Amino acid sequence: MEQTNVPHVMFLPFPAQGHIKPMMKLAELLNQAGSQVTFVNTDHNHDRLMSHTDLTSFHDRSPNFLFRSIPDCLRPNKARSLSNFKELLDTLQAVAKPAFRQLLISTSMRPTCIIADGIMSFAAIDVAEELGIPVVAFRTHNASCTWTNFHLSKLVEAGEVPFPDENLDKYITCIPGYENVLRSRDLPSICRVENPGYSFLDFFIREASTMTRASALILNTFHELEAPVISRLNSIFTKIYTIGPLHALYKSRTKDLMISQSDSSNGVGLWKEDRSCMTWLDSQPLRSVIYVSFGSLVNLTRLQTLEFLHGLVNSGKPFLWVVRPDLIVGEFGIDPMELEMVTKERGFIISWAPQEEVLAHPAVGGFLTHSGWNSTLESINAGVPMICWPQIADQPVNSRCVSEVWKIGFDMKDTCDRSTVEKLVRDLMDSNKREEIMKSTDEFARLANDSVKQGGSSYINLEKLIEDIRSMSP
Ligand SMILES: O=c1ccn([C@@H]2O[C@H](COP(=O)(O)OP(=O)(O)O[C@H]3O[C@H](CO)[C@@H](O)[C@H](O)[C@H]3O)[C@@H](O)[C@H]2O)c(=O)[nH]1
Repeated sequence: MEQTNVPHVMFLPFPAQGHIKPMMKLAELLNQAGSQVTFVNTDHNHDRLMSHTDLTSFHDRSPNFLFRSIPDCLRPNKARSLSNFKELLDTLQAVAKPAFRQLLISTSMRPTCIIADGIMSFAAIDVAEELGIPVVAFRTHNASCTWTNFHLSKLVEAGEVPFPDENLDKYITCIPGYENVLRSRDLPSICRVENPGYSFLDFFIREASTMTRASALILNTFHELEAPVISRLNSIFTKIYTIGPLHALYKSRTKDLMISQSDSSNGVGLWKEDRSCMTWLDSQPLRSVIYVSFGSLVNLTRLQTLEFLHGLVNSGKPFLWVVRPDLIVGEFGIDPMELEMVTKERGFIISWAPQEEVLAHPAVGGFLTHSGWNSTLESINAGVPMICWPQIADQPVNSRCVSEVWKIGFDMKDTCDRSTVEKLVRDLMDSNKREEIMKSTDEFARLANDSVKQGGSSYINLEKLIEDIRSMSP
C-alpha cells in the first residue's frame, strides 16, 4: 500500500443517522485540516446519502474525501428501522469484518488511522491489529452512558440486571459516581431483559470490552458538561478527546477557515429536509413553539401518537412535529392526513426538519424529544429546555441527566398520557418552573458555545486530535 505524509483517516460508523451524522462532521473537520478521508457506509446508507447530498458543494468544501461502502446483507427493500434492528445487527456481524478487511487491503493509500464507531469494534479492531493500523474509538453516546455501558457486566454480576423485582425506582449501586442518580428505569434500554444472555445486552457487553483495545476515545460531548465522569473514563482510556457539540464545533471551525456551508446539515443526510417549517416558525411569537421530534429510529404506536396529539393540542401551545414517513405506515400508525386535520389550527407537521436550524429559531421555546444524544446536545447548544420521552438505547440515561443532573428539562419516562403531556408542556413553556430551568439551560448553552470557540475545550481537543493523527503519519 502506498504511503505519503498526508494523513489518511478511515471512518467506520454504525449504519444509523445518529451515528453517521456526528462522524461525518468530524470527518469533514479532519479533511479540512489536511487529512485524506475515506468514509465507509453500508451500501444501503451510501445510496441514501448520495441521493440527498449535493456532491459538488460537498467536494468544494471537503476535497480529498472518498466515500466507500460495504454490504450489510439485509434484503435491499427491507427498511433499516428499529423493527429490523436485530436482523441488521446479525447480518452486519456476519459480513462487516471481512468486507472491511478487504477494503483496507485493497485501498491504494494505507490509512494512518481508523476512527471506528465504538459499536463497530467487532468489525474494526481485530483487522486493524492484524494490519498494524491504530484505531481510535468514537462513541456516539455521551460520557455518562459510555461509563454506564462499561459497567454492564458488573450490573449482571451484581444481580441488578435483569431487574431483580418490579420496583424500577431502586437506585443502582455498582456504577461509581451514579449511586444516587441512576435507578433501574434509567439504565440503557438493553438492560430491560428477562435473562442476561439476551443478544443485545450480550452484544453491548462484548463491544464495550473490545472497544477498550482502541488507542483513544472520541466523545461528542464537552468537558464542562460531564467533567467528573470524563475523568472516571480516564481509568479506561488514557487519551480521551471530548469534541462536542460537534455540529457547533463544525460551524465554528468552518467559519474560522471561511469555508461556506450549504444548509443546517451541510447538505449531507439520510433524509430529505423539508424547510417549509421555517416560514411557519417566522410567523410564530417569540419562544412560543414546542418542537416535537423522536429522532430517526423511535416508533410510536397509534395510541401513543394520539396521547401526544391530544396533550399537545390541550396545552394550547403551537407545536412543530416531525412525523417520519416510516412512522405512520406501520400496522398501528396514524395517517398523516388525520394528524394534519386535528392539528391544523395550532400545529405544523413535517416529515424531516432542518433540526439544528429549528432549535436555533427564536420562536422555539421547548423541545419534546426522545433524548437521542445528538438531539439533546443540539438542544443544549441552542439553549432550548426539554421534555424527555426516552425509549431505546442510551435515551433513558440521557433523560435522567437532563432532569436530575443538569436540570434543563423534565423526564416523562415510562408514561405516555395526554394529561402528563399537557401539564409538562405548560410547565416547560410558561410556569415559574420554566424560570428555574432556564437558568441552567442558559448557563449550559453558554458553556457549550464557549467550548467550540477558539481556545475552548472542544476546540483545543480537536486540535490535539489533528496533531496526534499527524504524528502517526510515517
Ligand atoms: O427531523 C429531523 C429529526 C432529526 N434530525 C437529526 O437527526 C439526528 C438524530 O439523532 P439523535 O437525536 O441522536 O437520535 P437517533 O437518530 O434516534 O440516534 C440514535 O443514535 C444516537 C447516537 O448514538 C443515540 O443517542 C440515540 O439514542 C439513537 O436512537 C439529530 O442530529 C437531528 O438533528 C434532523 O435533522 N431532522
